[in-house]
Amino acid sequence: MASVLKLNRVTVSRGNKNILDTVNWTVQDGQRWVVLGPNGAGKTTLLSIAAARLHPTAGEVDILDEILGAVDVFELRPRIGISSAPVAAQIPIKETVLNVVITAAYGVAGRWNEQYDSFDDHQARALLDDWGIGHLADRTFGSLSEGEKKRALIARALMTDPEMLILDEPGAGMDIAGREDLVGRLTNLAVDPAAPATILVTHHLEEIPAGFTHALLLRDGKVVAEGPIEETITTENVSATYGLDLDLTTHSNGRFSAFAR
Ligand SMILES: Nc1ncnc2c1ncn2[C@@H]1O[C@H](COP(=O)(O)OP(=O)(O)OP(=O)(O)O)[C@@H](O)[C@H]1O
Repeated sequence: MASVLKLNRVTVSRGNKNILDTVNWTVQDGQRWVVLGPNGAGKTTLLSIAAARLHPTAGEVDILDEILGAVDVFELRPRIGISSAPVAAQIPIKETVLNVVITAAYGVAGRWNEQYDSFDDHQARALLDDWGIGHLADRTFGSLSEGEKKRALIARALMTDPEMLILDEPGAGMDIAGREDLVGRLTNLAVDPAAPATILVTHHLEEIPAGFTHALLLRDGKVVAEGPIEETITTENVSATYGLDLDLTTHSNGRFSAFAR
């Protein structure tokens, strides 16, 4: 199994604070990682590094066999699919849902004069269908519900057949039905052997889809625990990550929940 992401003693400093502190982390092809941690733990900073959007202050980052700092990031970024609030914010609200997805082929956020062929059109529509929003292809992005927007962004992230997929809080702002629908679709993605290596950040243990294989727990920029999910998401590790005495339940369907004791 080849590694798609390798962080070696990665530190990101801002002022006199290390917002990531000597982080070691390897993601292999075929793995599905969840990243958990309280507000301010450094999750978004870690994803920015993984997505080749940020260079570390110290340490080495290897993404898809390229070394960050020694590669043209504009060639590397199209190989990484990302769904996040900053990506959503770049999309013009009047853009159609089909265009939100298809424009990923050129790495642009709004349609202008690019030429798309029938393969691109077919691929974008198939992804919209996969994510349950094929019927919304002609609607404007701004008119979608939060849940529909999140699904459109994931379809966009998958448009270029990326080798690594990064999902930053895909369940944020969703009601229970929307969340469960999304988690079900992410489970299908997780168990699909053709799907890219996936990294998902969430604040909620309930949002971890069954089929995710590994977890990284972050607190104050440091890794509290990382490894296979069943060994890593434990009462002890999750309590230490959030600084709270938690009662964690692993459900028979492969999902998790936690409450304060
Ligand atoms: N440019 C910056 N300058 C100073 N501090 C920063 C900068 N960017 C991030 N930070 C700080 O680094 C810490 C980690 O931020 P980050 O956004 O990575 O955390 P997070 O785990 O994603 O948090 P949240 O769950 O609230 O989104 C925070 O304390 C944040 O205020």
